[in-house]
Amino acid sequence: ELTAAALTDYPQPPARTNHSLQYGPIAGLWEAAQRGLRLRWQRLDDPHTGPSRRVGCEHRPPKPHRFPDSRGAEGDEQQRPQQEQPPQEAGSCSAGGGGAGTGADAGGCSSSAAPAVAEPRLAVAAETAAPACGGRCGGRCGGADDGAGGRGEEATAGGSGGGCSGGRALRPGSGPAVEQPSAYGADGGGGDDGRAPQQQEGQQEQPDPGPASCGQGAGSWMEGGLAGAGSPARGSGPAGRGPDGADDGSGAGGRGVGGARNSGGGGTGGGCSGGRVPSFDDCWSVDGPGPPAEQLLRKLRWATLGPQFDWTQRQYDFATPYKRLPPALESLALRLSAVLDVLRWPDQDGAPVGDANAGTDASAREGARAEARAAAGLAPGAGSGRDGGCGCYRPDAAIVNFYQQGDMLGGHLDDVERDLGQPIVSLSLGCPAVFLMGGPTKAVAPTPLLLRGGDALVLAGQARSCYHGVPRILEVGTVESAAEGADGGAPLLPAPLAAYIRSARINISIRAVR
Ligand SMILES: O=C(O)CCC(=O)C(=O)O
Ligand SMILES: [Fe+2]
Repeated sequence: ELTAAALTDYPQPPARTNHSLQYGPIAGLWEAAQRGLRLRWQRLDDPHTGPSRRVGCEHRPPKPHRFPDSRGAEGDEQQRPQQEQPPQEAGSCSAGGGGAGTGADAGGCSSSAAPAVAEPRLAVAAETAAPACGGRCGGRCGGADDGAGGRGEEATAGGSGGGCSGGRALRPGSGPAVEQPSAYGADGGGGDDGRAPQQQEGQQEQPDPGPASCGQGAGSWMEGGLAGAGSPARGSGPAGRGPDGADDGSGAGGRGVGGARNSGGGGTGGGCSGGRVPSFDDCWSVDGPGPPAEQLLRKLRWATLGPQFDWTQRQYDFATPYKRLPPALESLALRLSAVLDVLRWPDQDGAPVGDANAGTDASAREGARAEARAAAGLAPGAGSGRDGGCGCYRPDAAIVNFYQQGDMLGGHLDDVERDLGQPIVSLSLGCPAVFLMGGPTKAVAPTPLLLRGGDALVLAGQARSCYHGVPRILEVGTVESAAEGADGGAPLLPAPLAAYIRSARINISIRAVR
């Protein structure tokens, strides 16, 4: 539910594999992939040439708005999974294409075909003015992104560092660019900070093709209601990604974080901007003009929950509205960090009361834990909600990484959060993975850990300043609990997602960024 929400409810940073950014909210991606459906819309802008030929509804400056519950934080940062991008089909502006918004008549979309008419109409945001398209866009027009240039999103690219060989890296590089030690990289190549996508050589990320004039801008959906209507359009940010440039971003036309989503969005309002999360049928059809869901699913690398990260400034964007981190994740992070904290809770003299790793005897360790819990005033097995002693831990953002076989996340530091003294609580779902825990520099040889579905890893204390990465996803039959249900019980996941996670891994890292 949470990962699906990341594709529908949250604003996303600009990056290659963030479908919400590229296409707007997408519901039911996994099911659509299984059913062989195609997206009903295409992008409005071209990631490389910029938001040219905006068609459909006229763009209106969005109204500044903040969600009452948002605490604004910054999004994720550098950590986005990077995916390779298969060339997209040459999209023809069929159907909706310009449709979006434009409808055929609305001009713009030369394309043809398209049954723009047949396109589903989305609910319209109430307050906005009537769209220029007269509502014919089916909710898909919306301001295109006007952000400044194209968007770096799919950049993949090779990243700066090149060097990566095989699989695809999950995220764009971000963190401080550092040489990539072979220990983290597949090939030891020189990727930047390890998050450079591992793309096949020569393979360039491909923008979603579709005629720029067709399709709808992500912004249209985003603005409408998802991320906050009318978020301040900042459209422009430069490049899509952070420092390491793995993305492509670079500068040039990329667009800032806010770009795609917001910018575009600007409130075109009316019948164009969504205003609500699209339904499954809004998103998919057997003959949609957009890319096949299966292709999108392959390209999915990351999504974010909570605030967004400005890859250009390399800082969290607190100005742009964003949806609050799901309370369930916030609560879980607090509890897990509390447990960790309890295990090291100091007694009145400041000495650790319990040490989970003390001794080799299981009963001794459990005794230490029990002692620690008692000292912290906790019920057996419970977390305290404490946060390491500072009383300030408040997780407010999360990055969701989607790993498929062959994907990897190079060695990197998560150093953009406001207070590195706050832990990152990382949840692993699906296939097992090799996780490398290194040191403060890449010169320190990392220690491999096996993370299985259901595992929680807390990066706290010194570990917060240590390099880490995921060089390998393992395809092992250890995902029964998710795919088939525990103890032979009913499946915990819908069939399409269960099928996906049999060979994939999802990681949700919860952070305190504000
Ligand atoms: O996938 C993982 O286990 C690690 C993810 C990570 O390091 C990150 O998102 O920063
Ligand atoms: Fe990380």
